[in-house]
Amino acid sequence: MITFIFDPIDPSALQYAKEKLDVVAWTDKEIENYSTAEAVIVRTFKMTQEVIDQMPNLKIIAKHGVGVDNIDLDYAKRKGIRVTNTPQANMHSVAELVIGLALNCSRKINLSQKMVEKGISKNSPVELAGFELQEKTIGLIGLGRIGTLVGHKLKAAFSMNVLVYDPYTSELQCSEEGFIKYDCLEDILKESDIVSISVPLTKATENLISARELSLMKKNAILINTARGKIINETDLYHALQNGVIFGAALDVFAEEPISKNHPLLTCDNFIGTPHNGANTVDALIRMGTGAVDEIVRFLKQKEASSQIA
Ligand SMILES: O=C(O)CC[C@@H](O)C(=O)O
Repeated sequence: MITFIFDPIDPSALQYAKEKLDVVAWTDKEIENYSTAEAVIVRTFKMTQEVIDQMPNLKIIAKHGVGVDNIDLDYAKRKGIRVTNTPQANMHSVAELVIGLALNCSRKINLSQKMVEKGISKNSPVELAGFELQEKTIGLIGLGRIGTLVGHKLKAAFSMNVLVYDPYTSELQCSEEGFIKYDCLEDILKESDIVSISVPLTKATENLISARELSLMKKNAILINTARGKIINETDLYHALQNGVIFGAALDVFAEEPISKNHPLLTCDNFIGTPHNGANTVDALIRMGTGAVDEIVRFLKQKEASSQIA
């Protein structure tokens, strides 16, 4: 199957792809002409209607990772093109980054480093006073695989109370995890010391957190987003951080990526930014890359089996 890989993937996953499929990789000059593609593997490459229309033989779009917001799903469906992703491949990596960001923000580690680099005159400066996570409350916006792992890891490590806002999860599901379901976003925002977002970007989640929601959070709370940038209104977040509406925020994702070095959020001492790095571990990269290839191989086998029956 002629498979175009538009974004760089892990070298061992590329090798694996070449063993199983007929690959045109991002470094090949043939990548410019999509017309022969029967399958594609994408990370951030945008599979718009226009791009799909340039691939008359396309049968499957395999997403390297989880979020499929760079793919026109409705159009792919209309054209009968299968869309797959690798939902388990990066869940631990992203969940671990959430915890890293929570600790970094609550203990002002980045700011500490900056102060040390500038030279400090005394230990334990008052500006670097943070807070403990122990027995605090985490509010999970979204209880998919990543949210669930974040909840379990924080509960196990710091005995945190775990609250969940997720209209698609039942009270029973939450209590089976040892978490508490909240029906109302406002209430979870009011009660959490850390709010972590792990939902896909959809029409319903775009701008989910704007000025009003930020104003409901505790003054000493932290907001973390490792999902998709457009879920948070960045201008409102900037004002909230500048005016001490919340303690701090850590974003791995931005409305426009990569984030510009002139982005106003970067002027806030209580802000931490990472460049869409949640899945960027050796472990997850191999799993996402080989997982995307496996989805195409599985699709091929299904097609072969159904043509034999017919
Ligand atoms: O790095 C990747 O390819 C995955 C990125 C991540 O946002 C995802 O959608 O799973």
